[in-house]
Amino acid sequence: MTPAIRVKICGLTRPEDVAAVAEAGAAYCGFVFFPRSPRNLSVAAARDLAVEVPVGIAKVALVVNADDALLDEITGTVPLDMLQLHGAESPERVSEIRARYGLPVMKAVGVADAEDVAALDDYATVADQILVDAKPPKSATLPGGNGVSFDWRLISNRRWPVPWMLAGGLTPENVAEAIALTGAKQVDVSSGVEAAPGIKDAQMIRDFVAATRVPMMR
Ligand SMILES: O=C(O)c1ccccc1NCC(=O)[C@H](O)[C@H](O)COP(=O)(O)O
Repeated sequence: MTPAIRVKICGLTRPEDVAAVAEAGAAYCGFVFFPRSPRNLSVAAARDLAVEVPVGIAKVALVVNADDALLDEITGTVPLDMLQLHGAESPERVSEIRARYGLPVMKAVGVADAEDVAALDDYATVADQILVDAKPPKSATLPGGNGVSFDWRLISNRRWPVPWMLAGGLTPENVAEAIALTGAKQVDVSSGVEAAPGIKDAQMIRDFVAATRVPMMR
């Protein structure tokens, strides 16, 4: 049997979001540490949510160009399974963070054209996973979580030596097509399962995960 697509629901802010993620059968949940974001959590709030996450769902902390002081505080307080680096962290910084914290690191890279796809190679040798996301629009105030997609054909035949996850503008309506076009085995969503910025919708989370389970011809 083909293994189920592994789904990450990012930007949880409330205990009911954790419950919805668990009930829907997602594999990862993400907590955002970025003050400008409507999904931003304090370290204490993230800890309170993280301890509610059932065993078997990986807890991911999303940070943007975080320094060691912030990472020390997050990793020292919140039980975590992975760090997601969503800023302009260099490959050297990715290696440094991996070594310092002993947690798997997923590096997000924004894609808008073929040149961006090539840049992924630099991270696929140093990160444990790569997150292939849409590049934020010029007008965006956030480096991710903008609900915009990129042209999935750019990566339709691409494979990397580490596991990778597709992100950017995925929704319950388009995720099956995105999987069929790219061959992704893992997908990540935030805005596409929200009733309003920072407010997840349990039915949309269920619909999203269910849509990844429907086989589609490539
Ligand atoms: O969600 C945020 O607010 C955020 C802030 C700063 C950096 C990244 C952020 N989000 C990234 C994600 O939630 C996902 O990993 C991914 O980019 C999907 O986002 P979306 O297009 O909203 O589904």
